[in-house]
Amino acid sequence: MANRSMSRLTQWCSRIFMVEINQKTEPIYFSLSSTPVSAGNKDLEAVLGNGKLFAVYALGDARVPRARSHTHLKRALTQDLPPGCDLLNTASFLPDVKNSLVNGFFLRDNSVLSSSERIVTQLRQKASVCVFTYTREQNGVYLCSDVTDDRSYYVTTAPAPLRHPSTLNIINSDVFYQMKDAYKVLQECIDVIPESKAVLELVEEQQLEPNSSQDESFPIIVIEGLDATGKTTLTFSLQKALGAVLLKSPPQCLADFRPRFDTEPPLIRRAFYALGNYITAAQIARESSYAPVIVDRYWHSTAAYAIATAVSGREENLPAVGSEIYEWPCDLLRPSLVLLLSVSPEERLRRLSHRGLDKTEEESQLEINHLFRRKVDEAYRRIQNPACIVVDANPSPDHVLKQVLGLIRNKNNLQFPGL
Ligand SMILES: Nc1ncnc2c1ncn2[C@@H]1O[C@H](COP(=O)(O)OP(=O)(O)OP(=O)(O)O)[C@@H](O)[C@H]1O
Ligand SMILES: Nc1ccn([C@@H]2O[C@H](COP(=O)(O)O)[C@@H](O)[C@H]2O)c(=O)n1
Repeated sequence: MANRSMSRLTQWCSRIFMVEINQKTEPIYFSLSSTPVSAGNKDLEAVLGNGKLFAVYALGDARVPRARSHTHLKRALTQDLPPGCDLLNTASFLPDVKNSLVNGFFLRDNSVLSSSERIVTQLRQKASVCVFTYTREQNGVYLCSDVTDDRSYYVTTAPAPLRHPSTLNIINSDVFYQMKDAYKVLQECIDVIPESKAVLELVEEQQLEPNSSQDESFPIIVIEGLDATGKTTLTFSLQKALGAVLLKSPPQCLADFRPRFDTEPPLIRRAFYALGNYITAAQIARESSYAPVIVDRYWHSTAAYAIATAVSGREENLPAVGSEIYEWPCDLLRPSLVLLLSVSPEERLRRLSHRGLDKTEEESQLEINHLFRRKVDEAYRRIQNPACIVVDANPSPDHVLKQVLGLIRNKNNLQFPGL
C-alpha cells in the first residue's frame, strides 16, 4: 500500500498544479520538486497560507464514475464545509498535453478546531479519493505529501503554460465531434443512468444518414443566442414569413429526459445535448426536402456553452481563434445559414425580468456571471464552418425580423418562394 501511494506521488510530481482563488484573478501554478527550494514566495503564500491544507482528487479508472465522483466530492465538501474553511478549485496537468487535466479541490482550514482533518478522514472512508497535505516549514518552505505515506516533496512555483490548462480535455469530454463519441459516453452510463438506454434508442430510431447531400433541399436557417435574446420570438415570425418548418435542438422527444441529464457532470450532460443535435439533424434532413427549415439552437449552442463552462477564468483563456475546438463535427448536417442574436447585457436583463419565468441554474449563472456570458458569446463567434452572422437584436421584434429577412434575401444560393 505504501509503495503504491509513493509511486502515485512520484507520478504527480511530473505535473504542474493550478489553483484558482477566484475566477477574476490569475491562477497560481506550482510543481513538486525533490530538491530543496528557496523559501518566501508571495504567490504560494497567497494560496497555501499558514493553516492546514489538503488537496483532494476523485480517483477512478473509468471516466463516467470518475466524473460523477468529482461532482459528489464537490457536493460533500461544500455541504460539510465548517466555518473558517474554504474550498478552491485545483487542477493537475501536464503542460500543453491533451487530456492530461485532473480536477480536484483545495481545502484550506484556518479554523481553530482544524475541522478539515475530520472531513478528509470521513471522505477517505467513504470514497475513492487521493489526498495530499501541504505544510509550511519554519523556514517558509512548503512541503507536499501523500497522506498515506511519509514521503514529501518541495513545493515550487512554475510558469504559466502556453495554453490554459482547462482547455486540455475539451475534445470528447465537453464537445463531441462525431456521433459515435457522444453515443459511447451514454452507453457507459446505462448502469447508473437507466434513461440513457431510452435516449440511445431514440437516436437509433432516427435512421441518421450522415453527410446526406443537402444540395437539392430547401434552406436550413439556425437561430442562436444567449437566453432571452429573442430566439423564440424570431423563429415563430420566420416560420410564418417563410412558410417554414420550425424545429429545435434538443428535440421535443428528449424533453422528458433533459432535467435528468442537466444534473449530471459535463461529460454526460454534453454528450446528451450532442446526441440531441443528431436527432434534430435527422428531422431537418427529412423536413428540408419539402420546405425551408428554421432551427431554434443547434450545434453552436452545444459547443459554445460547453466550452465556456469548461474554460475557467477569463475570456482570454478560451482556445485561440482557429483552434480545432471550434470546428463543426464531421458527421453533423450543416445548416445553410446561422444567425447569432446579440443584445446588450442591459436589454437582456430587462427582457429576463419582464418574462418573470423560473430561471434555470445556468440562466441565473448568466445573470450573475458576466464573465461566463462573455465567454459563451465569444465562443459562439469563434465557431467555424459554418460561422454565424451576428444580428443586432436590440431593436423591436418587427425590426429584427426585417433585418433577418434582408440577410436571408442577400445570402447567395438561398431559394425561398415569395421572398
Ligand atoms: N426584439 C425584441 N424586443 C423586445 N423584447 C423582445 C424582443 N424579442 C423578444 N422579446 C421579449 O424578450 C423575452 C425573451 O424572448 P424569447 O423568449 O423570444 O427569447 P429566447 O432567446 O427564446 O429565450 P430562451 O432561450 O430563454 O427561451 C420575451 O418576453 C419576449 O417577448
Ligand atoms: N442545442 C443545444 C441547446 C441547448 N443546450 C444547453 O441548454 C441550455 C440552454 O437551453 P434553453 O432551452 O434554456 O435555451 C444551455 O445551457 C446549453 O448548455 C445545448 O447544449 N445544446
